[in-house]
Amino acid sequence: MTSPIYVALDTPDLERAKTLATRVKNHVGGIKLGLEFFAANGRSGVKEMAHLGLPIFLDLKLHDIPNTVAKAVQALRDLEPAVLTVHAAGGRAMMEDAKAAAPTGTKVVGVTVLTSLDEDDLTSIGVQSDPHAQVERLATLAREAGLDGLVCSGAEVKAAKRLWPGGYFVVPGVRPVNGAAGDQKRVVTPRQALNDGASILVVGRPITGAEDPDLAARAIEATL
Ligand SMILES: O=C(O)c1cc(=O)[nH]c(=O)n1[C@@H]1O[C@H](COP(=O)(O)O)[C@@H](O)[C@H]1O
Repeated sequence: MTSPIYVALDTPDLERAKTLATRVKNHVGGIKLGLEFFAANGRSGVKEMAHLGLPIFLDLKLHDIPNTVAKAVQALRDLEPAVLTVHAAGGRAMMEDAKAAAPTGTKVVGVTVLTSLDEDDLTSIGVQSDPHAQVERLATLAREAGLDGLVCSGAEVKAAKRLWPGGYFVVPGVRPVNGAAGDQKRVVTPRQALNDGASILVVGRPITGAEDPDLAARAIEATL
């Protein structure tokens, strides 16, 4: 069975990203390249990583007016990522246009409430819902806009799946028992996230920050 783990290679260093991916590749289902990697290495860096043969999750969390996001997605088309993120808070038209601009094989998923935010953070930006209600609201909007799925914490994935049984659910911010949460606030274990309906798990520092990343990936896989 293919592992549901996408390892987040959050580094600006292309060689380090390649080394990490090569070390863990037998125990992950894909690699996630995000803003840190893309800002440093751009499209050519993504192409180099694609040579390793693992599916690529391009996590750029696009969030702008519909035309700008659609043009950015068009510019990424030839990279053919397996998964691409946009912010669901960008609204229905932005999500519709992003999906229309993406290659057919790419799952376009909407980031709902970042796993680094809690209810107080939402209040401070003027959102009067708690994270759970806000994820449910954005899940419905993303489904109606024709996206393939969404990104949420493991605390909300069960409720999101109830609203959207056919959705593709990406759960980051997972931590093994006793794992350091760091800047993540709505944390669950990988096993719990899968039980509750996650399609894939995004795991960064628990693997990349480990002394032996391969062993860490294997240990997490063994809990699934
Ligand atoms: O879209 C994401 O992948 C994402 C959404 C979210 O709400 N929270 C979140 O942590 N992420 C990403 O998931 C990864 C989590 O990394 P670790 O906290 O190191 O496991 C990072 O690459 C984040 O950019």
